[in-house]
Amino acid sequence: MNQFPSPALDIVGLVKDVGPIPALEGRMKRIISNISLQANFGQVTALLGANGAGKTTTIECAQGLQNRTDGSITLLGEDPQNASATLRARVGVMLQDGGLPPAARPVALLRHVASLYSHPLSVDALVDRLGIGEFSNTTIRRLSGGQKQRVALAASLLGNPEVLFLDEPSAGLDPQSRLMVFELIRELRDAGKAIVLTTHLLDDAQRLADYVYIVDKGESVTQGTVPELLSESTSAQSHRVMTFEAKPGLDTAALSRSGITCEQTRPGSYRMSGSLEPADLEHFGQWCAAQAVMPTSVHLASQSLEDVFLAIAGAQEQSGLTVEGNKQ
Ligand SMILES: Nc1ncnc2c1ncn2[C@@H]1O[C@H](COP(=O)(O)OP(=O)(O)OP(=O)(O)O)[C@@H](O)[C@H]1O
Repeated sequence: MNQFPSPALDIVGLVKDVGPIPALEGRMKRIISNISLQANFGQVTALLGANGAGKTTTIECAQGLQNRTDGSITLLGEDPQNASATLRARVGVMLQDGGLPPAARPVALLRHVASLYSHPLSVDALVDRLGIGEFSNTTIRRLSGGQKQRVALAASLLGNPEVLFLDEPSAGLDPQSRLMVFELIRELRDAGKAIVLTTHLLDDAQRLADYVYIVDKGESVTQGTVPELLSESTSAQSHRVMTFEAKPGLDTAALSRSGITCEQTRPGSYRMSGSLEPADLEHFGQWCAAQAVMPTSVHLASQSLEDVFLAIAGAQEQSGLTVEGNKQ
């Protein structure tokens, strides 16, 4: 499909200064000090980090939307800072805020975007695939956040890009739309596209990414496949998460012990995490019996990327990250 050898995107030692900043007496501020990343065709590459870690800046530099201060970036064999129209046509971008004209109607907008490409994908097929037909006559400004996300994703795909940048693609999506979008992303990956995903949702990265780069405070911290990152983290190996659904407002204090926390993450959803042992499951059964609680679901998960991230970045960074069941 592509004429260039992998990687589709190669970022080496990215540095980005902004300013001058009045609060720094007119000095420049370094917001990216050393980020390197490679994204290959046929893979989902995730750039994962807390709010303010530098993900959007990195990706905007990669797209040529911001100029870098230092380092090198090669996108489909070109420097994106001097991107040609041909290069831009081969790259799809779905921005966090959608960037869609508020007065337009989704299908008419998509037909217009398709008309800008010489070989666009079928608008009807994308509308059908992303369930856009059900709100095709509503203006963009009246759409929900999740509906806008789906239109923005369709628009980014119309040119049949070889590289696709997705900034927080599941933001605002309901669980059903999220699965639909994830399935489409996997299909695009399997069709050989290079997909670069930025997210602060550890669960999204864990479900979708073939390769993950974790960034923190403008620097690359670690990288690897999800299994590699999990196997490298000793804390992750001993860490387990048990979630259960039951009636809201239960007093779960008795389920906590040293090394185990239990909290209600949203009404009726509970999350126990820590170094869970078989005895904790027995204790959980006894607690249910004593409280006359019959959970509607119980799920025991193995270690997650959350544990890896926390082990790397330190627990104080937790506030900027979001895990399943605790979305911001
Ligand atoms: N033009 C600018 N002037 C000053 N600071 C900036 C500028 N652009 C970005 N920053 C700061 O640089 C840091 C990185 O920003 P960036 O938007 O890249 O983070 P992010 O990882 O994408 O965060 P989020 O997940 O919240 O979108 C933040 O602390 C941000 O406030």
